[in-house]
Amino acid sequence: MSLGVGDAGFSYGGVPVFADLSFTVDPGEAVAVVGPNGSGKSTLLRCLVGAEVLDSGTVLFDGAELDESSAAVRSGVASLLDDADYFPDVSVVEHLRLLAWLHGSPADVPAVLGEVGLTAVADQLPPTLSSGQRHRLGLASCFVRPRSVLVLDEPEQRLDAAGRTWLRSRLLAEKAAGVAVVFASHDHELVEAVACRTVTL
Ligand SMILES: Nc1ncnc2c1ncn2[C@@H]1O[C@H](COP(=O)(O)OP(=O)(O)OP(=O)(O)O)[C@@H](O)[C@H]1O
Repeated sequence: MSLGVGDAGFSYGGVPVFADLSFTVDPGEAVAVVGPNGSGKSTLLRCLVGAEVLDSGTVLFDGAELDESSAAVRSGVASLLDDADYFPDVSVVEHLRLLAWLHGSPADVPAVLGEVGLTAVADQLPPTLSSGQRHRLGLASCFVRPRSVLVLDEPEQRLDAAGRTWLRSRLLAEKAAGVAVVFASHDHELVEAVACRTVTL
């Protein structure tokens, strides 16, 4: 599946954030959204998943206007935006099992826990995690569910050096598996290593 925008414009209270923006990310591609703080990267990603509505233009999912409530979008689009939240009384491993179950995914939850380095805290509750561990839980949440499109807002944030190395290889693997990846980032090395193209705001 592909995801993109055509002639997209968005403003907050009449103040333009972006205008006349068009791009598409196809299966097996990665597009990085880059730009300084406040340039509109998170806003654009929120529009891409239907969490915000464009003022003008269209979000296109597989060539048709995005309907974020459709089964195809709910099962196809995995995202980690800047508003990730977790049930406070559900453990790390239970979160991931729940997500996999909701999506009918055969994901190997212990393997994903190991990959993101959360095995030792699998039975802890989200409020007891460090900020980096909580971010890793958000990333793991994307990887235990089916996806043809992955939308990530600054996936590198709060990751240590080893975590950033892992993230780079994981995003390359997602591309190789045919997933269309859109990510906002301030990490030039990650962008350079993973992105086929950049959209600069
Ligand atoms: N709810 C809101 N109401 C009004 N203005 C907003 C709102 N959310 C964001 N903005 C403004 O929109 C602009 C874009 O914000 P956005 O968070 O998309 O930027 P960003 O590129 O993701 O920034 P950063 O690199 O700091 O994460 C900023 O000027 C911000 O102040």
